Amino acid sequence: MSETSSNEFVVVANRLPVDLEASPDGGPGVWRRSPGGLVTALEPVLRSVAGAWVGWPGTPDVDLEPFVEEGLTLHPVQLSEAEVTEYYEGFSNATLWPLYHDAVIAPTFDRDWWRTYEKVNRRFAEAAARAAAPGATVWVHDYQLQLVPRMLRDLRPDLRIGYFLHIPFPPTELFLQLPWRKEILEGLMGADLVGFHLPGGAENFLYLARRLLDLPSSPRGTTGGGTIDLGDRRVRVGAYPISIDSTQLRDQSVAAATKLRAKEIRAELGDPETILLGVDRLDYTKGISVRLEALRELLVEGTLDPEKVVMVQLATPSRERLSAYATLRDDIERQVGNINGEFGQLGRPVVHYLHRPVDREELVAMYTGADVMVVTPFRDGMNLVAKEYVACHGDGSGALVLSEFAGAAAELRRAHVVNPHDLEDVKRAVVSAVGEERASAARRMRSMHRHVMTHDVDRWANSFLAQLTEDR
Ligand SMILES: Nc1nc2c(ncn2[C@@H]2O[C@H](COP(=O)(O)OP(=O)(O)O)[C@@H](O)[C@H]2O)c(=O)[nH]1
Ligand SMILES: O=P(O)(O)OC[C@H]1O[C@H](O[C@H]2O[C@H](CO)[C@@H](O)[C@H](O)[C@H]2O)[C@H](O)[C@@H](O)[C@@H]1O
Repeated sequence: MSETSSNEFVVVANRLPVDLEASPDGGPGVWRRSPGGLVTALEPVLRSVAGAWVGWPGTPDVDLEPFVEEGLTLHPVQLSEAEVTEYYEGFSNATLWPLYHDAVIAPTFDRDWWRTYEKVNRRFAEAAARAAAPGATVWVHDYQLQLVPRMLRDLRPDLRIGYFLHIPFPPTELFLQLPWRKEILEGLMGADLVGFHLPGGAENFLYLARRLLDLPSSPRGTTGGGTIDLGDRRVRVGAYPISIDSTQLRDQSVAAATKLRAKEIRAELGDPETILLGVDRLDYTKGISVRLEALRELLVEGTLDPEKVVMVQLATPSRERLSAYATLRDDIERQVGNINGEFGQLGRPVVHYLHRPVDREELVAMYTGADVMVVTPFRDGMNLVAKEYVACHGDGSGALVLSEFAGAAAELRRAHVVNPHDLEDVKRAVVSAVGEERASAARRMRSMHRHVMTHDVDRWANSFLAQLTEDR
């Protein structure tokens, strides 16, 4: 064990909470916050226990020693350019990501990518083994690192190992397509506790352990969880829906500066009666095209008036070197252009589209000021954006249109729930969210707000970690 192995609690995730953005002139890069909901959720949890975080700094070929950033010890794992292509863009995001999201686009099965995935998972396991103190708790995250629990247990049987999947665990028929299905299951089986957002994911996993690995499992309670008996030890399986730092967002949403900025944004948009808002990574799972098409048809039919409605769509750049993402960007930008060409006026587009991240204060002002949040993924593990919007509307204002295929729909039942594959249903929900009578809309929003305030990210982490560290 090296001198760095003094951490009682270690998180292992593909990304560190900050990304090193390479400088074009070869100078020292700039650290920026990493994209995505995993970092949003985990960062406050880990900072509160001053743990260590093992992950990739987001740029190929940088070799960095562990360093401390605002009280958190970061352990960078180096990836070469070829490993970024084959492990991150390839196996993680062109095989597992589409397969686990209902195969919305066809997954690619490539043996070289798989070999690189194994090699990189081993490197993460070795880094975690170096970082963890004797008997420490190590929490491994997400689909990029499904082999790490087993590899880490082989290196460090003294550790307590948890694993959480942030994306949906697929229906068993889809998982069975994976040529390396047994290896993945065996990798996950190295954990003491395997967590999913929803009971359905836990049930699918328990079923596959029986069917593919012939392991006896027993279901427990009604939440899809259970245990798998490995002979010398047990693996627990359960559902733990992730959440947000609800209090922080609620407080920020009612701050005078946020309210003022929300008003300014409305004025900058030309004081429309209704602001629709979409906030997503630019990802084909998120259903951005569906909501734009719903808006276009409602404008064509005259159900919505382009003088009274605007839509703001933030689309954070994501995985840009993958062709599916580049094609998606072209398609979305063409749709935005068509709507504005047909219905916008000089200086007054109907759709305001940004393809870059905005800072957190601006995002919260947008949430606070938007009348209708439109969240229409074809499949999404949770979707924190939906919860963030609700946290910002404790006064009962606003409305949420939410896909039934986002994990968040299991909790935010009083949203205007839609099937994103059914365009008429999306249009119906947008119209009813825009036109709903105020008192009824406020009852919906307040009920969802109460839920988000009591089911926050601390509750998620505490319930997972309590189960993980409970005596076996
Ligand atoms: N600061 C900032 N955060 C963003 C922006 N776009 C998305 N996010 C955050 O990224 C996270 C997205 O999480 P989620 O909805 O679960 O989807 P994911 O991207 O698939 O992880 C949320 O916490 C958002 O607030 C942006 O432009 N600026
Ligand atoms: O790291 P990237 O490839 O840039 O992608 C960003 C993150 O996207 C995914 O987020 C998921 O986690 C959220 C929190 O649990 C959840 O709400 C959302 O539904 C998921 O899509 C991915 O799982 C992360 O690993 C990525 O870092």
